[in-house]
Amino acid sequence: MAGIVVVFDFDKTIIDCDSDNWVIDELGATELFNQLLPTMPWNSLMDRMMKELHDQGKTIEDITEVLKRTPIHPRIIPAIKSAHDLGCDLKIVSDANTFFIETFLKHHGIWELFSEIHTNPSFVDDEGRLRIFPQHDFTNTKSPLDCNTNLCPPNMCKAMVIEKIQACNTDKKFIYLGDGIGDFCPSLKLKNGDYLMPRKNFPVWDLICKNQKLIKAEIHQWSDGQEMEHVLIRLIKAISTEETNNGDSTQIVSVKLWTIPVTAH
Ligand SMILES: Cc1ncc(C[n+]2csc(CCOP(=O)(O)O)c2C)c(N)n1
Ligand SMILES: [Mg+2]
Repeated sequence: MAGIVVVFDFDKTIIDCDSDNWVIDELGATELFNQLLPTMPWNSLMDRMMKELHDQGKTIEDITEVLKRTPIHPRIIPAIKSAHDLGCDLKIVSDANTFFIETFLKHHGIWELFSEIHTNPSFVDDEGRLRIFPQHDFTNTKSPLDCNTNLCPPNMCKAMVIEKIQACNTDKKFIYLGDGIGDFCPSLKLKNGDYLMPRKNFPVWDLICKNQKLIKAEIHQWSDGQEMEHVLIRLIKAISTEETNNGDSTQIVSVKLWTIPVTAH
């Protein structure tokens, strides 16, 4: 059993879009969303949009159908299944919400492969309306989460989530995959011996390129699902081989993959 925890971001990492925008756009509510965006926090707006859609007669089944056809690269699900088959403990840390993520994962038959999903809570109420809440509610206290970088949204600092996962998995190596600005803060928490897989040319990649000295983990970029699968599986196999060989007291040359260039282009 590999002592590896693989942490996936969801939007633009597992799926190939932002799930909030996908649902809003597909249900024809983009204009109202854009109108309200300057006036309220993101999670409150998503909750409000679910009310508007419910009032318009859009059902939870309509939302489910949209989520089932969320764009995803065809190699992502095989990559997740292989990582699980190789014995990794899979987790998701995302600023989407439980309903969107679970509906998507269950539709693709991969929900049970994840041991934990950390995201904004959501549920379907008695009237069939989807309610969405912030993981950290700052609306009453007016105090967003304390975050070292100030790059995280006020409702979620993924570094805090990663620290909790690390505390429960002290003897494991981590592989973290992400694309967004909110994935930079948790990247700083990864340790020597961990691996960071930023999506090339996405915001977290730019931040990592500019701040490589702050990153202790080994960095391996990826561009699309095919490359993600390739890099992830090679990394898992390399770590597992190293573990096995160390157990036999055999010295092996560590398998190094390509790293990202020092400067972003
Ligand atoms: C101030 C502010 N602006 C925007 C957002 C929303 N937001 C930003 S990135 C993203 C996708 C993250 O999903 P994942 O973590 O799975 O990539 C979402 C939903 C927010 N919460 N606060
Ligand atoms: Mg993302």
